[in-house]
Amino acid sequence: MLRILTAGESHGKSLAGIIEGFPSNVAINIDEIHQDLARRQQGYGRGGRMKIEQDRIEILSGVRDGKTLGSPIAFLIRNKDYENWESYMDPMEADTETKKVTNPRPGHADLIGALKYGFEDVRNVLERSSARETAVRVAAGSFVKQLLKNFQIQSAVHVTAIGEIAVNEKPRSFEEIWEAEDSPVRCVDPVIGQRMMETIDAAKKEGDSLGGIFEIYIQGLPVGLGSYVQWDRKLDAKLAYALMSIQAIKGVEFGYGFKNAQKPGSQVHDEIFYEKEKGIYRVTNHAGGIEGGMTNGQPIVIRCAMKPIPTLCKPLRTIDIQTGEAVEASVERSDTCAVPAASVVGEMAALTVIGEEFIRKFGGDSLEEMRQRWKDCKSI
Ligand SMILES: Cc1cc2nc3c(=O)[nH]c(=O)nc-3n(C[C@H](O)[C@H](O)[C@H](O)COP(=O)(O)O)c2cc1C
Ligand SMILES: C=C(O[C@@H]1CC(C(=O)O)=C[C@@H](OP(=O)(O)O)[C@H]1O)C(=O)O
Repeated sequence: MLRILTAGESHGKSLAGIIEGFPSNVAINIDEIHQDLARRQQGYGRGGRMKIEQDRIEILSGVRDGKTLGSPIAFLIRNKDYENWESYMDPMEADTETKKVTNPRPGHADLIGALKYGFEDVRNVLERSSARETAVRVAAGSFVKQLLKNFQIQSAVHVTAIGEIAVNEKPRSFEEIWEAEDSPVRCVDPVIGQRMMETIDAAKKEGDSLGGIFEIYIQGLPVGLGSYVQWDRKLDAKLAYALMSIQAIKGVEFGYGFKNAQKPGSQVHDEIFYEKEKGIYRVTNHAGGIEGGMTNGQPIVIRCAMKPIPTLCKPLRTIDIQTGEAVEASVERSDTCAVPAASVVGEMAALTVIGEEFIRKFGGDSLEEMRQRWKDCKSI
């Protein structure tokens, strides 16, 4: 079983990750991991922190001469900002008074985290609840992406809405979505993309923040990843879990999920056809590539809704947790909109689940073993 653990505070010394259950003999290109880390850092609407960080991975174990060993892969991503925070974040000797936060931000983990873990200082919560942690998930996902490349699996992601500015929902080709890589908001339509940037600028000027929607495509999948036989083996359920665990993601749908709910079955279900040369095929993909909790061979299409960033420069009303008096929420330096960045996290989180299911189906010891079983499966 593939498992990923993350550790690290946002302004602490370093983030850390462990990938357990990764097969042996997979060639790892560290530049590709750095590219994915950079993709996550980019995106219009990010705040000052991204000018400080330039995420790089330092592999500590589980890889030798560029190939995985099958043993746990451990790695670090250092926080450059630690230099500015060392005196407040040192694990053994930190100034815990000067940067104390007692006015929790509505929508962040601040208030409930402080109540739950018994803190007087919300900083103890925000350091770990911060989406800084997603750098580790992207690095881990990038390892999995490189594993899946051996099986011709490809993924792409694009932003379909920022606030109220949205592109038309329609099936897109991979080539079209890859174009979004060059857009500062990861939007396939340059005109809408421009309007998305303008709405982010306007929100920033107002001291406000924005959310949005992104869409993930994964293609080249074999039939039968996931299973219908037990609730916790359903692939859509597992993907939703991974995606909902990303900070600020509040909705996940497969295919035309919510729109399908408003239509009769005759307009929703993807009819089944067969031709000798083509085999079994469909002409529509309203289901988004998953039926009965299993891949059906069509591309997986998932849309995720991200709520607006909780930190507002024009702060919302809150209370001081020490005195109970009405105050304004704390203003940490913040992103105005992080939907383009979150879309990359979503893509990598989804690939991690696909990798886990791939290993479950085709064996997880070595790449060669997986390849053989994958070929056998394909020839059925
Ligand atoms: C890539 C990314 C960047 C984020 N940047 C910020 C930020 O700068 N400021 C902020 O308040 N929240 C930011 N968030 C959202 C918070 O981390 C998130 O809302 C918070 O942890 C509470 O969790 P929840 O929204 O899942 O309930 C970001 C989320 C993501 C995915
Ligand atoms: C550091 C990252 O995102 C951070 C996520 C985040 C939050 O509250 O989630 C708050 C901000 O942190 P800071 O207070 O240091 O500016 C973001 O920059 C990152 O994505 O690498």
